[in-house]
Amino acid sequence: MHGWENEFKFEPYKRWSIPLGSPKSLVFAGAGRVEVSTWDREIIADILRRPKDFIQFDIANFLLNRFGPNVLSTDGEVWARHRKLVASTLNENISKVVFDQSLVLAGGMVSEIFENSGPGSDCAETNRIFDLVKKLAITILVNAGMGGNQAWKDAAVKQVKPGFKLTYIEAVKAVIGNLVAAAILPRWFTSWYPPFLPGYDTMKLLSYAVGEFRAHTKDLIDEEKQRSAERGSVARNNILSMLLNASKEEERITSGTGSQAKNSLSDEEIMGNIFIFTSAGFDSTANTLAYTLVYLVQNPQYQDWLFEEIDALVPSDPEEPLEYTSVFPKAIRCLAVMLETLRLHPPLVHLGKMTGTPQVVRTSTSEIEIPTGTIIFINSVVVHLDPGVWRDLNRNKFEPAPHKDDIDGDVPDECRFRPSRWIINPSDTENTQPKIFQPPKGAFIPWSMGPRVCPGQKMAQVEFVAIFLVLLRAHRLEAVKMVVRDASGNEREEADHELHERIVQLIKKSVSKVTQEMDVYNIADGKCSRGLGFRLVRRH
Ligand code: HEM
Repeated sequence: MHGWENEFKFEPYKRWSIPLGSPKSLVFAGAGRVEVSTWDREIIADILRRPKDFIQFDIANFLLNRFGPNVLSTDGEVWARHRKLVASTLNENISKVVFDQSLVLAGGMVSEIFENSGPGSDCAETNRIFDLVKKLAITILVNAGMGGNQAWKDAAVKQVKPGFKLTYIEAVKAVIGNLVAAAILPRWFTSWYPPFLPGYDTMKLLSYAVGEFRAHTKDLIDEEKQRSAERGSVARNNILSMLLNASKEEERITSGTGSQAKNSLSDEEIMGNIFIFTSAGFDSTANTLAYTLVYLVQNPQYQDWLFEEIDALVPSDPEEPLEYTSVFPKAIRCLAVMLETLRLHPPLVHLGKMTGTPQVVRTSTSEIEIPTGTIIFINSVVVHLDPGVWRDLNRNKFEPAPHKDDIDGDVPDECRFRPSRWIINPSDTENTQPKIFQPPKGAFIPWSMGPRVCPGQKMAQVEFVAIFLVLLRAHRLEAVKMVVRDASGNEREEADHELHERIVQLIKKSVSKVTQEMDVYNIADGKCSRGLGFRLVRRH
């Protein structure tokens, strides 16, 4: 069952592997192939530092091959060629662009939320915060990745290029939202799908989206090549431009040496990587933002904790710009909130790897031999809840007291949202800044680790911090209570404990699609019977 890691957590290990003397690894022997699920830190660290011995196995990675070979779906020397070029583009120039774009676009999103609440209003409500955050994440990626210049408002107005049915963003969203169907169904099938069968609208959308994503990306590549020819070899500050430039540079160097080895990327490979940037970066970041919003309304004491940091960091004049280089490195509480969300909700609930030849691996107790063709699922959910690492970590006098209505008294500390566990405060006598806690190897893997660690890690952090700087600089976040019927049929407002329980259930019912997510998107009804209504209250 895909995504069982989130639903059952430690249970399968307790039931099946502990009695056999293997507390952290579970072996499934099925029809001809052996699968292992593990949360042993030693095994995790050993496997992830050896990508040649443990190659990619994740069905999603292969699905992500649809638009061309790319850094996520390849292995060995081909992967090394992709990785060198891809990693070089996700640099500090891009981080600055992402920071600036995130500030501007998040500002646009807040203005839209306030638009319907009347001039000078002190608070505004929306049932669509999670859809708005998805739009925010994809627009930031397209602007920083493809050199687009979509303003928040422009993005709201549909600007379809002549000859197309969908904008680039719509095509990307449709493909990622229906990844399996997009990857395996041929074009003729989606194009000729009969209108009287269920799922017709999705098939129709996909029939346009797959072809148009390819055509849009090809246009973007051609336009960027044209610009580059006009400018000489100076790359613009976006991922596509830097990737094309880096690839061209590799080609030039190789041709000078007379070597036959190919170090550059073909147009198809560039297209494959552009799709990976967009798909790997979009869903994971958008869902991390969504979980954080929910945890912050459930734990308002951590909003106060963030206000202390943000008020000290950002200029009191809202017109004064925020500088990436001076603000981001100091926003460590904001970063701690992101790390805590990713600890509790890693977008990938497992990392799938496979042995191509027999391998010996180190475990926490000994060494074991793993036969060829074994699939190993590294359980990110469970290793992030290891009480030996996380329970009561970095408790100190600077952390906020639990909320006065805390009704989760029996929930163990490692299962709670407590971002302050990530901060090591200097002792009273030391004159140093607080630091982010560095977990032991293999204990915290939302971005994987080792040579194949996510190259977009810093970019996601920068985007996250900038968005929360904008949201919390001037607002407090609250969940909107629903109207419910009591036993005698009278309508009343939800009580605090009912709202709390509703949020607990919303988080608990997360499912693992491309990445882990809550059922909070595409809220159509005005009452918000699904998802969660949000209120932004001005602080000043
Ligand atoms: C919160 C946000 C993110 C999380 C949690 C995340 C997580 C991950 C993980 C776990 C992997 C390894 C997958 C595997 O080995 O199967 C990965 C790989 C990758 N990620 Fe991210 N990612 C995030 C954001 C981004 C962003 C913003 C980008 C780029 C724009 C990006 C680009 C990539 C690429 C290109 C790879 C493949 C690297 C390789 O195989 O060498 N990611 N990511």
